[in-house]
Amino acid sequence: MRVLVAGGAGYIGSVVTAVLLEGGHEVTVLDDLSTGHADAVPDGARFVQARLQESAPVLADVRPEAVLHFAAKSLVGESQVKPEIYWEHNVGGSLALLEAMRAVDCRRIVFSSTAATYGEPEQVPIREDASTRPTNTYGATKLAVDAMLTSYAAAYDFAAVSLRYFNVAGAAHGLGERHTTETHLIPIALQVAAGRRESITVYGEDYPTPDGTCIRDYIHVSDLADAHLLALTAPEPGEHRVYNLGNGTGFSVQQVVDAVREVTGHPVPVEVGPRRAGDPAQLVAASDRIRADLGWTPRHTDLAGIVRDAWEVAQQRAAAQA
Ligand SMILES: NC(=O)c1ccc[n+]([C@@H]2O[C@H](COP(=O)([O-])OP(=O)(O)OC[C@H]3O[C@@H](n4cnc5c(N)ncnc54)[C@H](O)[C@@H]3O)[C@@H](O)[C@H]2O)c1
Ligand SMILES: O=c1ccn([C@@H]2O[C@H](COP(=O)(O)OP(=O)(O)O[C@H]3O[C@H](CO)[C@H](O)[C@H](O)[C@H]3O)[C@@H](O)[C@H]2O)c(=O)[nH]1
Repeated sequence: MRVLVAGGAGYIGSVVTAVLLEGGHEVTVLDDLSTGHADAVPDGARFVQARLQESAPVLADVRPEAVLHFAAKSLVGESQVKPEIYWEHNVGGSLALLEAMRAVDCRRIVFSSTAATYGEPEQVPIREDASTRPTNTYGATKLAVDAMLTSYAAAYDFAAVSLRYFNVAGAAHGLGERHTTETHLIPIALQVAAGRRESITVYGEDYPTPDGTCIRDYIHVSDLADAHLLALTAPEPGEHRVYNLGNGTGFSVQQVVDAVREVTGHPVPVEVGPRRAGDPAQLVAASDRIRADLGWTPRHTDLAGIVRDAWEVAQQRAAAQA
């Protein structure tokens, strides 16, 4: 299939691009490099540096049969203080992309949605029919794009899938998390283990969880890539499907830090800080719907394995830079 990957120079998009190429697909990556890296675009993919907002000429040239849409701003804290960036890139950019697709009669899309669309959960594990009350602008913009896809499917026969990722982690194809502003737990803990940060601050240990720290559902980026390939061809024209993607098991911040110590063999000094605003105590996915509909099964559910893959790729990159 001829596929356009928007955001393919970022962490998740670059891994999925590598998997698409491996599967024999023809891939063009569109990315403005605002948080991505040109050298993360796998060999074999064509790369066009462009913003979503100016994607029309790129689609007119590429004429893709399907679009995988990862391009977004995704820092929750930033979204609270600079919301205009989130509405412009995530919502304005996505609208421009959908219009560019319509102009070339491309109606198949898989979109990176998020657990943040649900907000504070009423029930854990979280199912797709749970209420969606995002507690931050980032989640609100992603939910707006989900709604956009529902209406494009109804009005214009788009075949769309929103994949609501929980906490994506791990590495594959030599590609791992590489955010200039890193806020995610596992890469920060690995930077401490590597001696690149002195300590990690655990945001709160007074949550109503067994060890007092927050529980999250860490999904390996390779399992996420599998889901994208399945989702690419699943919906019929006129259908917008929404699937949660998590491995269904929660791990606490403390368990993650312990896994990082065990895998790396290095100390990880911890400081306990206050809770981070907007962090729910527990986010765990019920992913039964995608398992039942598409036969998706996560293969990398072991926390130590997820941490090990991320550590190995981070070490390789550090060695290459030295
Ligand atoms: N990492 C996670 O745990 C997680 C969880 C839920 C959802 N998501 C979503 O998955 C997607 C990928 O996340 P990631 O962690 O790989 O982030 P990332 O920042 O590494 O990748 C996003 C890419 O999009 C590009 N981009 C941003 N705005 C753009 C624009 N207007 N036009 C063109 N390119 C643009 C960036 O340069 C970057 O390469 C995002 O949509 C994110 O919201 C991520
Ligand atoms: O230095 C840190 C970083 C994180 N944490 C904790 O570790 C857990 C995981 O935090 P991350 O920042 O790694 O991930 P989030 O759960 O906040 O965010 C993820 O889930 C969100 C939905 O709520 C969005 O989808 C977002 O894109 C995705 O990365 C949280 O309890 C957080 O408080 C720390 O204690 N210290």
